[in-house]
Amino acid sequence: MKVIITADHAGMTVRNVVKELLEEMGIDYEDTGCSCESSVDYPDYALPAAERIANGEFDRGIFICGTGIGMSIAANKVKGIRCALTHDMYSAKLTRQHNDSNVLALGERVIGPDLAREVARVWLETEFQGGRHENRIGKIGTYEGKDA
Ligand SMILES: O=C(CO)[C@H](O)[C@H](O)[C@H](O)COP(=O)(O)O
Repeated sequence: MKVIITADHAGMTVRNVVKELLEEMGIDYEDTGCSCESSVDYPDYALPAAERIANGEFDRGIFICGTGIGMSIAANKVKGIRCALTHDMYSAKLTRQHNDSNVLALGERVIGPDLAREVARVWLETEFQGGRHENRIGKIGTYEGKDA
């Protein structure tokens, strides 16, 4: 699995924690997040990263901002992206099993780094269940004019 991780200025601490997790799990990743503490605009990071997942260069992404909301709104504008803003372990598991989410959005100002790390770990480890869920995400793909 290849993962792209990105963050704005409000997500840098969780970004570093998630990078440590990816290294521990032996997962190949690229970090395209901002490199400074000054204010940046989350669409400038979410949209290019989401496009690189949609075009097949990466399998999944983890996008971090203050609430996770801006990143998730922007990512979900890209065809083929199913971004889940998730701050608990149950949702992290279910959004992989049922939604086959290919982007996890996290909000550093909402959850602490320890919980963010565990949410990311569950999300990375959990497989899509397929079956009835395949048909459902297929309908989303049909709506947006692209296979899910
Ligand atoms: O889009 C967001 C809000 O839903 C993100 O959390 C941003 O990180 C946030 O807006 C940044 O806020 P700031 O006041 O410009 O640091």
